[in-house]
Amino acid sequence: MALETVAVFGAGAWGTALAQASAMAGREVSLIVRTEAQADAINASHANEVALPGQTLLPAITAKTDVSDADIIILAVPAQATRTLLTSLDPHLLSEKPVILSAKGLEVGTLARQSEILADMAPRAIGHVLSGPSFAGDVAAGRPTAVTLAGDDANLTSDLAAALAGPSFRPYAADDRIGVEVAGALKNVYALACGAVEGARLGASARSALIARAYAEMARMVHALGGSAHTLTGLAGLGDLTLTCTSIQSRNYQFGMALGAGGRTQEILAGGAKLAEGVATAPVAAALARSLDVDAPLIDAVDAVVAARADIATVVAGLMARPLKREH
Ligand SMILES: NC(=O)C1=CN([C@@H]2O[C@H](COP(=O)(O)OP(=O)(O)OC[C@H]3O[C@@H](n4cnc5c(N)ncnc54)[C@H](O)[C@@H]3O)[C@@H](O)[C@H]2O)C=CC1
Ligand SMILES: O=C(CO)COP(=O)(O)O
Repeated sequence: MALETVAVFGAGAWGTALAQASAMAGREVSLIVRTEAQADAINASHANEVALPGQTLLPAITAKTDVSDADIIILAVPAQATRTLLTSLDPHLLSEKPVILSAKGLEVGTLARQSEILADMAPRAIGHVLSGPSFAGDVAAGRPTAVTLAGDDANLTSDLAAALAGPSFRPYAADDRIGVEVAGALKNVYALACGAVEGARLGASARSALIARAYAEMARMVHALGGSAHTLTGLAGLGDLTLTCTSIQSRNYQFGMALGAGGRTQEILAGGAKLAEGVATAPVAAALARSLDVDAPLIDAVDAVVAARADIATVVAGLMARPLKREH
């Protein structure tokens, strides 16, 4: 299968960074934007000043409002927008093509993972998921980054990883789409919690305890959903959980800090917060845990704080008062 041309849908920070990574790997890239004015601005300046200010884009990237064909399709809109985007695309564009899903979230209403949405909307597409510790700014600037790329066909997934690999971007091929997607979605929920710990000044010890217990909870969720807990030892699990749960660069962590400092979700959103996928995913993850009968006290705690049903002090006291148990 030819893997020369790439179309990236979603010209936010991540779509632009993945376009840049693809161009660094030697691919010809179409970055699909929503308006001609956006396309003109990006093509004239070789930059996407709205999404990734100050970052020069490689000449192999052309911004367009549409594309009729590409060997590799990358979807990089927010998780809640993936279904709407797929509704607007010509099914022929995706048919028998590798489609890489890069959003990290679970769909409100359906509880669906991104690849379940794709299977629903474009059953003939060959779904892959990409996740791991990778801030858009780092990837676009060519700082060393490694991610997991998971798909069902081992040969195709390896070929895709090779087609996207460059001197500073290293995709590791894998086969556990469920584990990779669940880890990517849940780490945003835990990043809200870790940011809240920081915002509420609960200390570095509390944050590390939270990361370790989040890892255990995530393993229960992945197992219950049919993924492999082993995936969590890799980039999409441990890698992204530690990055997002310890870095103020993370938008989820920043949102959590605002919650920890006493802010309420609606006020923080009204104040112009950047996209924090964990806010939409927290109630979905809580509902999923309940439906699977998985014990998920941390997800429940984040859900309660995000929905303003409880404040930080109350949920922390509740977590600390849970019956003592053996660690494993
Ligand atoms: N920014 C980052 O460092 C990383 C982000 N991600 C994930 O990538 C996804 C997107 O995040 P960002 O690009 O950072 O967000 P962003 O807020 O920078 O950009 C989102 C973009 O999607 C566009 N969009 C929304 N709905 C659309 C639709 N229906 N059709 C076409 N375009 C649409 C918006 O106009 C905007 O340009 C999220 O799920 C995020 O978790 C994953 C790894 C790293
Ligand atoms: O997923 C990311 C890094 O791997 C980006 O995290 P934020 O969306 O929290 O900024």
